[in-house]
Amino acid sequence: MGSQSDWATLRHAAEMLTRLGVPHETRIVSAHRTPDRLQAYATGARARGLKVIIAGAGGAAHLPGMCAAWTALPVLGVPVESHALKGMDSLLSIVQMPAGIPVGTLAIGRAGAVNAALLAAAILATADPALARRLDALRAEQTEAVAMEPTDPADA
Ligand SMILES: Nc1c(C(=O)O)ncn1[C@@H]1O[C@H](COP(=O)(O)O)[C@@H](O)[C@H]1O
Repeated sequence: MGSQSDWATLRHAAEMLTRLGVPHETRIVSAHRTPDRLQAYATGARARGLKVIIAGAGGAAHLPGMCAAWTALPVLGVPVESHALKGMDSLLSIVQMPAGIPVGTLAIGRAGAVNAALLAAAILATADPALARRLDALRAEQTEAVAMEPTDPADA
């Protein structure tokens, strides 16, 4: 993530990865504030055994794109909701990459963070049958949890 302030959003990705038993690390790396750290992180990622990178940032969110510029590993971009523009700035900064340098862009905020983790897990699951089974189980659990009939919150 680009800043400590993004953790409130990106922690939802980390929590989902933990729930699925996917080993991961969390780091603050900024294309703007720590450009050398970003270059070192992204160029060294494959050699350190990383397989997918989730990059979340807000505002002028260049982190995912610059990360993808430095590595051909899959990069999933999470637009963090900004105060000024509600995350539209983050989304548009991340999504419109030039052909040749892809970033898989997710939704703004918490849903995007959760789905980035699920998508990262789905990518890893193509070579990990046990993880694929855990993803299927999670889907079944989600389906089971959706009630057929709505309840009035006042009755709860
Ligand atoms: N967009 C980027 C990048 C980057 O793209 O490299 N680095 C930090 N930031 C963003 O600045 C916002 C405000 O950061 P602060 O809360 O630290 O001022 C954060 O959402 C962060 O992702």
